[in-house]
Formats: sequence, C-alpha cells, structure tokens
Amino acid sequence: MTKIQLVTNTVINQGVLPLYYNADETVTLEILRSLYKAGIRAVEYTNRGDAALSNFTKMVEIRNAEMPEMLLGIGTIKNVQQAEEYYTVGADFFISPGFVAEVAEFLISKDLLYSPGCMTPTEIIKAENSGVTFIKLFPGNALGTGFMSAIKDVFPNLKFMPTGGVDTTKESIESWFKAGVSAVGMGSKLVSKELMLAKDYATIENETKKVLEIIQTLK
Ligand SMILES: O=C[C@H](O)COP(=O)(O)O
Repeated sequence: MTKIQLVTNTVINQGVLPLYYNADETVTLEILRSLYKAGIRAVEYTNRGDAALSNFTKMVEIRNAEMPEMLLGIGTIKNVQQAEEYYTVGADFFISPGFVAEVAEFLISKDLLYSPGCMTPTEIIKAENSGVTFIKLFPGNALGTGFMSAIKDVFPNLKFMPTGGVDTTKESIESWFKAGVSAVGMGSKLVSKELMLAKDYATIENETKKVLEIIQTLK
C-alpha cells in the first residue's frame, strides 16, 4: 500500500478529519492525545501561527513515542517552501485552502497526499489533472451539500471532504455523507477556541468520540 493510499484509507475509515492550531506547545500536545484517546488516527494541524512548525515538530516526536499509528497532516500550506519545511520534519499529508500546482507536483512526486481546497469545478479539474485524488471542498458551509450532490457524478474518481463551518450534529454529518462525501473536516466546531482556552481536553475527547459514533451509524 502506498503512503497516499494509507492516509486516504485512514481518513475515509475515520470519516472525520479533526483540525486545529494552538500557539501553546503543551495545549497542542494534549489535544493530540485527547484525539488519539477518542480513536482518531489521522489529524490535521494548521500552519496558522509562528509556533506552527516547532509545535508540529514536537507532535511528530510525541507521535513516534506514544502513538506510532497516528498520521499527522499539516494544513494551510500555500507554497512549496512551506510544503518542504513540513516534509522535512515528517508530515504524513498536506492540505491547502486552495490548489497550488507546484505543491501538488512536489508532494505527489514524494508519494504524499495533497488535498487542496477547491470551490469550483474548474479548480477541481485542475487539481485532478495534476494527480490529486482527495479534494477538500472549501469552504464547505458556503458550498453546501447541494454543490456536492451536483458535482459527484462528474468526478467519479475523486474523494471529497468538505471543510469550513462543518457542524458536529448528526443531521449535518448525515446530510454531507448522503450528498456523497468520503469524510468531513472539522475545526472550530469540534476543537473550539473555548475548549482550548479552558484546556478542557476531556470534552474534546468526548465530543470527538460522539462524532466518530455518528459516522459509524452512517456506514
Ligand atoms: O481549513 C480549515 C477551516 O478553516 C476550518 O474551518 P472550521 O474551523 O470552520 O471547521
């Protein structure tokens, strides 16, 4: 199995990709542990602050020591330099808010999954023609389930994951899966700023478990 297949299968099997960023290294690591305890085996950390690279490097260390099967992705990758930096420290997969052809070329040549944000059929076609197989529909809440249903048959070889404003309720999750997505990306509705500020790792774990349970009922 290739690395791209491993990441794809893990994210699809899980059905949800949690994503977060926190400037504090300890909070970052505790959230990683909470997600792992909830059953998460692939997580996205976002490149959205000065501490992102050093925190992610520490996450890789902790992963190697405590949770070797956890796949660590980095999000908000906008150029090849950023992709190279995170490749160097051991990121398992890469996500962007938009499609960047040079990043696709760099990552696919290294057998690393690149999931670019797309919000039009033209962007999806460009991504597909570059070898991308897993599309982040971004922003998911702006596009809606109707967009997903409408494009599904046009792209039978692609997997889709809406991200951005995706809710944790059963109704919301169900509607996305009915529309044809392979997974949903969840940031602030799952790992909220409030829970991070309160260092309420137990609630993050419980909420994540609930989402995983909802997804299991849909399979
Ligand atoms: O790229 C990821 C999104 O910014 C996450 O959005 P969210 O926090 O609304 O889930």
